Amino acid sequence: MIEIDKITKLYDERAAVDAVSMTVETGTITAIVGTSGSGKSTLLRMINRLVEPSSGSVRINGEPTTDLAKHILRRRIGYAIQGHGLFPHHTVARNIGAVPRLLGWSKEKIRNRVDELLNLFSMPPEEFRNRFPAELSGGQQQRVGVARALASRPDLLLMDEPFGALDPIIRTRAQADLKRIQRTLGSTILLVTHDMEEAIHLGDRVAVMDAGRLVQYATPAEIIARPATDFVAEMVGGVDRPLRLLSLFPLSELVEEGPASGEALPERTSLRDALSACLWSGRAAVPVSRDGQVIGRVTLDAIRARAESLQ
Ligand SMILES: Nc1ncnc2c1ncn2[C@@H]1O[C@H](COP(=O)(O)OP(=O)(O)OP(=O)(O)O)[C@@H](O)[C@H]1O
Repeated sequence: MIEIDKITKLYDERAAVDAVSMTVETGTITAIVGTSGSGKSTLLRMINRLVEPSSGSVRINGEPTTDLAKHILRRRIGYAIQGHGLFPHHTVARNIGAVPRLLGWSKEKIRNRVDELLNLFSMPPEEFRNRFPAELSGGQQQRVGVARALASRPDLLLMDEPFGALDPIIRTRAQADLKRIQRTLGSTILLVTHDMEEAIHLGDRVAVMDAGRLVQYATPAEIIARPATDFVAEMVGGVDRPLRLLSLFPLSELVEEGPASGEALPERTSLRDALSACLWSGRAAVPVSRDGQVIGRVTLDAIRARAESLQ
């Protein structure tokens, strides 16, 4: 659990972050969202002390972050940034293994960990282990950046606009990967984004920042249904509210018997992603699977009816 208590950062007497308090549960994703200059990155960087707070405190599993030397703290906290920050002259394996090497892990343990992570990110180790960053696509570089941040199984992973540089199609895929991997590893993630869509899609909880203050900290459903301020309402927008709401429900809610062709979607897929899949592939229904077995289908009509009922 991460406990942030009245943390403040002043620059020339102006508060970039103003007395923010929040508690983050272990094994969850928290998305910090806000417009440019609202203090998101500063808040994130005060957690691993890349920025020293002017006042307030952070405790990770009960331990104040000031009890540890900064370099020890940072080895325990993964940090991934936009543009990945890979070492260009090191191979993928060496990049991912950087922190475990610092921690003195054995060669074999590092190699196993690198391969495990590459597999998790759908990058076959034998194909990618020895490549250099320049020999990867933008999306692959980004995945290696995230794999590197996860390599030592940190208590906490901080991500600053990790998908900001990706084009929208790859981005959706990257978000889905991150969510799957986070669930698999049980990691605790705090992620900064300026995109409310991404925050709602990824966050178990969403923290909305405005001018240095935390204006709402709640589940995506609450943020959408009951925005705390006009600013939050504006960020959520009203235009495709049903679509946003669809992203909150899994396919399992609408499964029925009947035929459907094409690739099956796991029952935990959101109705929104299923809607995209139907429209993208021109199907009127998609098969739904649980543990790899098809358990039924969900029709486009059923998803549309649900969207209408949410208006
Ligand atoms: N080192 C610094 N010195 C002075 N002011 C700073 C410094 N770092 C940040 N600020 C100011 O603090 C405020 C918050 O900055 P921060 O980078 O945390 O915002 P952000 O929400 O992450 O914005 P963006 O999405 O544009 O990165 C801004 O007004 C910024 O100009």
